[in-house]
Amino acid sequence: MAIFTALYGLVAYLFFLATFIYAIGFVGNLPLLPKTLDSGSSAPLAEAIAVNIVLLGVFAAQHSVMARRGFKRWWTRLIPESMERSTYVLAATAALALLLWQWRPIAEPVLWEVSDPAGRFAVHIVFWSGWAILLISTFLINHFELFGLRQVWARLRGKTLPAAEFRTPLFYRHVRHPIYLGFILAFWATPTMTAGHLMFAAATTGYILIGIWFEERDLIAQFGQRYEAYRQQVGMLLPRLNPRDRKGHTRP
Ligand SMILES: C[S@@+](CC[C@H](N)C(=O)[O-])C[C@H]1O[C@@H](n2cnc3c(N)ncnc32)[C@H](O)[C@@H]1O
Repeated sequence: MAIFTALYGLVAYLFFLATFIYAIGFVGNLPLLPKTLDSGSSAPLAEAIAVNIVLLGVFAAQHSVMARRGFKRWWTRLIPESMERSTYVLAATAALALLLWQWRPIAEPVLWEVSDPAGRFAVHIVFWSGWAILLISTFLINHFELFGLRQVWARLRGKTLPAAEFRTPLFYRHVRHPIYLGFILAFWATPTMTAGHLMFAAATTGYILIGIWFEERDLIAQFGQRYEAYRQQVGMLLPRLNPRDRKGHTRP
């Protein structure tokens, strides 16, 4: 059973990795990909809007339900705890893959177009910085635990994992949600903002903001006063210009 669990975790992780790498190219409209956010076969406007709303909704619903502590408590009565995170990763990746596969581009209107080469270069820097911040941040809080590998590896070795730790290294000293900040930078930093790209960026940003509210509720339940104090001192997505002390007073 432990070996099956390990294989399950590995397959879920590899599926995630491949889909995630494709997603970077998809959002960045990289050439050579068969389909991206703004390329591929188009559909009538009403159909494109309806299909895209359903795809974003499926993605949001999967995350909203499966990421919550209450769901995890119920779910781990049905499946072994060591497989819970890998199952989450598998379901989240399936929802993402469906979106990448079925997304309907909406090419017009174009809201902005950066044609100046220096401007395009700057936009690309922001785009790649977003992905870099995101990827580095996963390692800062624990990449392998976030994607379920640590859990199945511990099971294979017959070990019990200690409870998840609260961490605030590097980016986490300046913003509470660098992974989400990375997504937002990557989603908005495009030299050509089509209506379809805007739909994607606005919906995912809105969802991230709602997700943060729920995630922080769980983090407070998990880490209590430590997270409350962290929230007072550190900005959500942007660093605070006037950092506050533990009592919430602005530091001179
Ligand atoms: C997809 S990650 C996003 C983390 C964070 N919101 C961010 O944007 O960098 C979600 C997981 O990270 C965990 N998490 C969030 N902040 C954390 C921190 N400072 N230390 C440890 N785990 C954290 C949450 O409990 C959740 O399981």
